[in-house]
Amino acid sequence: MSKPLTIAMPKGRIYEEAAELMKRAGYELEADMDESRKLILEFPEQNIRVMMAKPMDVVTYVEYGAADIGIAGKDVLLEQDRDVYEVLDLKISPCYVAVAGLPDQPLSRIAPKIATKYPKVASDYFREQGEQIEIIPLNGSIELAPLIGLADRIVDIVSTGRTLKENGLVEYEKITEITSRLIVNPVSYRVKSNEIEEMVSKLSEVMEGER
Ligand SMILES: Nc1ncnc2c1ncn2[C@@H]1O[C@H](COP(=O)(O)OP(=O)(O)OP(=O)(O)O)[C@@H](O)[C@H]1O
Ligand SMILES: O=P(O)(O)OC[C@H]1O[C@H](OP(=O)(O)OP(=O)(O)O)[C@H](O)[C@@H]1O
Repeated sequence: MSKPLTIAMPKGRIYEEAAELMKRAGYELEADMDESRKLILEFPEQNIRVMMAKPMDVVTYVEYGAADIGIAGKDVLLEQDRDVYEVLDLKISPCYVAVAGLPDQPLSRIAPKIATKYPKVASDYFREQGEQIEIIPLNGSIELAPLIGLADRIVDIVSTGRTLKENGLVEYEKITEITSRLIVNPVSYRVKSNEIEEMVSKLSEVMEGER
């Protein structure tokens, strides 16, 4: 049998939706994430190996060829700009990246401070707007920054809008819509083209059927 197709799956909030979509496409890759701490899962009957990775690291595994394919949020792809092929919009885990802050606070001062987990996305956006800014990099709870005066604005993911609302923040601009994407290592795309094209076409069929 040929070497297994290795998939980097994102742990965390995308996982269940991604595993469910894969299942509908005929790939039973589900792990009991509440129980299991295993990071590599083998599915020999399907000739597939699954690696459980942090969502932000999926692209790294795929770029270096440690995984043939992976599932990553478009936010991660925009931020990291890596050498991987983005072959399919899976349309799962929808959210968007937005600029937010305290209400009624115009961006008046020179080089306002922007707190974010997405320094590149934020810099690219404000450069396009012709605004000079200072990035304050943070890893989470970004909404804290304007509340305690660390930043004038945040650039972060919005999904339901609950986090902004419960912290008295408002959205100023939407930067870009986000969904999860299927990404492929460029060498694997040539070497394992049959398996990968089959997976892409099965996933596309499932998604077509749901429209
Ligand atoms: N409300 C949301 N907040 C953050 N990410 C979301 C949201 N809704 C959908 N997503 C998608 O889920 C991905 C992040 O998933 P998750 O929150 O599990 O990862 P993470 O933030 O990197 O994890 P951690 O919180 O462990 O650092 C994002 O890359 C984005 O594409
Ligand atoms: O619009 P909502 O549905 O409220 O979702 C948006 C929030 O969810 C994410 O945070 P996460 O839960 O990943 O925690 P974190 O702040 O620690 O990254 C994101 O960074 C926002 O804070």
